Amino acid sequence: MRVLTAAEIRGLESCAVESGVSMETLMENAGAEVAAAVTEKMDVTGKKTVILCGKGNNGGDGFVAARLLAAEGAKVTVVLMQGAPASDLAKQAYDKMGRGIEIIMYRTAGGAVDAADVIIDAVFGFSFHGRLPSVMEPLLARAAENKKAFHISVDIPSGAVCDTGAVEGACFKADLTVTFTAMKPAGVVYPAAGFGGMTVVRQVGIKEEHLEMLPCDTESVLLGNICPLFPKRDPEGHKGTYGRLLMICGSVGMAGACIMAARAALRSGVGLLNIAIPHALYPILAPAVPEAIFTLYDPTEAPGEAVLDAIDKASACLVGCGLGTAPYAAKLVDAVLENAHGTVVLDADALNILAKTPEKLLVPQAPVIITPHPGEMCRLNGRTMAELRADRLQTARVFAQTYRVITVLKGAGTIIAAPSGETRVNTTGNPGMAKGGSGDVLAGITGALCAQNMQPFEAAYSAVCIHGAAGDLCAEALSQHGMLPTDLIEKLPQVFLQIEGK
Ligand SMILES: NC(=O)C1=CN([C@@H]2O[C@H](COP(=O)(O)OP(=O)(O)OC[C@H]3O[C@@H](n4cnc5c(N)ncnc54)[C@H](O)[C@@H]3O)[C@@H](O)[C@H]2O)[C@H](O)CC1
Ligand SMILES: [K+]
Repeated sequence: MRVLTAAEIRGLESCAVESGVSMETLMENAGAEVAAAVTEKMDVTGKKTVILCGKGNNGGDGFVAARLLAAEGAKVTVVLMQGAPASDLAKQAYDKMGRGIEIIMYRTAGGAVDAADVIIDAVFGFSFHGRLPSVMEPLLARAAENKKAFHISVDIPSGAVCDTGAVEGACFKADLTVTFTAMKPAGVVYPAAGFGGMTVVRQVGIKEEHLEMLPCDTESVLLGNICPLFPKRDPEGHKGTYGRLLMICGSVGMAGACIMAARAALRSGVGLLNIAIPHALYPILAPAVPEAIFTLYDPTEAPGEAVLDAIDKASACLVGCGLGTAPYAAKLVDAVLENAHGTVVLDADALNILAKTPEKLLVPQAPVIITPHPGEMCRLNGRTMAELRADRLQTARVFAQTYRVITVLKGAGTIIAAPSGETRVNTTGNPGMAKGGSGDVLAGITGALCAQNMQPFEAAYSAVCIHGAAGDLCAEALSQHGMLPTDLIEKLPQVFLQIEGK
């Protein structure tokens, strides 16, 4: 699904106005969609409906919803969170509310919020920036404490910033967000996405052709979106048809990371898997991954002929899972950056090794995908965690463009940014996946898709989506608490069954 910024939505609004659709109509339709979302959920007759309204047009949408819900028989209380409406449009909507709707100020609204059956958040929309004014915090906290109420946000949960998905202070916690015209970053990018509940996009009068004509480089990703990227396997195909992945992963003490990445790669369709490991790991790896072949190296020596030959022959290289950061590991990373022909996937310790010299990422002739978690991202770009959380989208984009690498910034709503500016936001997965080893599984899937010659950007976001889909199947079957990263690997066949359309 396409994801548009506030500026893009404003541009579309102007087009709509030029083509004869008035702003009043857009607001009327927006308010009507909010009211419809409530009436679809319940019979509103006599239901205590509290609508928190800001002074801008988001508040205006709230006034329209107030009028329409009152007409349906709801007992509506409008709470003015910033005093009287400020925009002409919101003023008009306010004046049209008429009698029969209680209007109170936020200071006296606690009791109404506690008793509400429905709480509608129309405080701030896409023009919000910074932090929610602290005077509003107590009322939002009371709204959250009223667990029996249906909480619904208009366009964006108030407290979240539209274009970054940042939440610096308090934020309204919604069960449902009705957003207008198109999905916005705050609907899919965390932390904001964690406040909006389910987000539905509703049309309010902007013409489809205007919407379609707008170029858009950001999309959210669901499993259904990636299925067309997986052609049927060739009936005459052989193991060579499906690529040769070289993994340089694992070290004494961290064999498990290598095993998980390897098994995930094998369960993702790769034809041949070659694992380069120190001699000492062979007795552990050989029985754990019987399908693989092995290139053994001596960690006390510089990368030798066998490793260089394996790099040369690989259609993709995955480096870093459990590799450690010893000097020999750094030399292996250099060898891959300097010699790889196929896509290079760098994870975990490969990224820790490169943290002091990220400019080395510019060395390879081949495309590079990096898969940092937020800590690794901060080590690579020298920024703080707070800066990262303030704009995860831009963090990934800037790094991708600066170092010409596909950047997979992991976490809830993983961001996948290409050097071209193309960006994807993943929508599969759940907190049950937040366990050591989950990243190794993702790295293995990514490496396998690259080795099979998928375009690197498509491989990167497909891998993230598949990984999350496997996580969702695990959570359903095993619970978020009980599921393990190794379970993700076992669920991959079920995800590929869906991709293959069975
Ligand atoms: N086509 C559409 O999508 C339509 C959307 N509509 C709704 O309009 C809002 C956007 O309205 P706008 O008046 O531009 O601003 P807001 O209501 O988001 O904000 C109001 C006001 O608050 C100020 N502000 C920003 N940050 C802060 C802060 N931290 N503290 C205090 N005040 C702040 C800001 O400057 C504004 O002046 C959109 O989301 C939709 O809900 C229309 O209905 C038309 C169709
Ligand atoms: K809102």
